[in-house]
Amino acid sequence: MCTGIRFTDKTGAMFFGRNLDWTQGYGEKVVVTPSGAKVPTAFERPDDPEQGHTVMGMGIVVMGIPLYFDCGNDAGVAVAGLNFPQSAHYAPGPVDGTSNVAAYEFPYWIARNFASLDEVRAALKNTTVVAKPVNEQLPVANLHWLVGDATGSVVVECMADGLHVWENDVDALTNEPDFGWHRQNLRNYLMMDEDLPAPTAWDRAELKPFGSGGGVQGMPGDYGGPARFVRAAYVNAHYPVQEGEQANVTRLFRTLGASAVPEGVAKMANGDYEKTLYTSGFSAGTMTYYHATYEDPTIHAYPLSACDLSGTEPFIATAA
Ligand SMILES: C[C@H](CCC(=O)NCCS(=O)(=O)O)[C@H]1CC[C@H]2[C@@H]3CC[C@@H]4C[C@H](O)CC[C@]4(C)[C@H]3C[C@H](O)[C@]12C
Repeated sequence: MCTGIRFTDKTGAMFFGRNLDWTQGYGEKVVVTPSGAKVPTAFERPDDPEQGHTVMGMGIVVMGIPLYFDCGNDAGVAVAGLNFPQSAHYAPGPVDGTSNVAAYEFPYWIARNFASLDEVRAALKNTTVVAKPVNEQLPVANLHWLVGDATGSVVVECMADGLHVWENDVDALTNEPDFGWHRQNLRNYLMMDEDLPAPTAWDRAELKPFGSGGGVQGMPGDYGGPARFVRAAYVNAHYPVQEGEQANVTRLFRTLGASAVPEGVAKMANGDYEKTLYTSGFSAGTMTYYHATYEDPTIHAYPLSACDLSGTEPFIATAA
């Protein structure tokens, strides 16, 4: 399982973050890819700009390729890949006359090349996401993506009937099923309310609420994708707008915490438990990546300003 969210602060700057819920990591680190990096691409793409944006996020570097699980760029665009195992359906091969992007390079392709969500929307009109594995050890991962900037977010889903770009007015994403289903499902939860329920009377019995928080009774408490989506969308929409970096980082981690998965409640078919291996986020206003793990909930900050961006290869960032 995974959960992603996006919101803006009082000045309109974007915060974008995710939980990575899985059984074990891949040795992922905070990876920075400078704008001058020469990254091998899966396909020839003459439309890719010569000069890229600087990209920062969580991932691994394989054969000189930054494989980002999630990342943001120096123009304030961010992307996160979340499991979409039953419905993802990529093109079996490249399609002439389109921009062909391997699924594994999709987050980096977005963050390297585009400065706004509008540019992303325009580019996706003529893009083919191709089912190409990285190598024998790293097969194709079936994902969908949350893409955001200061103006909003979209969800990109490649399905049997083609590539969908959903406008995401709740700025949240989890896993199966498709975004359209999750968005409709929110209509099952119109009774949730942040207010204390009003006292009432059943005949001569006077009934008072136990305390605050009871208004959201009916909020689904399980760790499945639909339930985490409802919680993430509700909390994200109701969390008051915050001012200042620290309050917004707190918002990011607390909101994602409402959808985080502890050990022992989410067993996979192979008997292993999924849990929230890490929670992370990108602050577009300060160009800082924040990261905390299951074992160490201390939030570590990785400011892009502390990095030497003169190189031509992706590198691992160190915490401030
Ligand atoms: C496991 C994660 C999703 C967690 C999630 O959503 N869990 C819900 C489970 S459930 O659906 O609710 O049951 C996903 C998210 C991003 C992925 C990497 C993307 C780059 C690269 C692509 C290559 O092709 C394969 C290796 C590769 C490193 C990928 C490994 C793995 O696939 C990652 C970490």
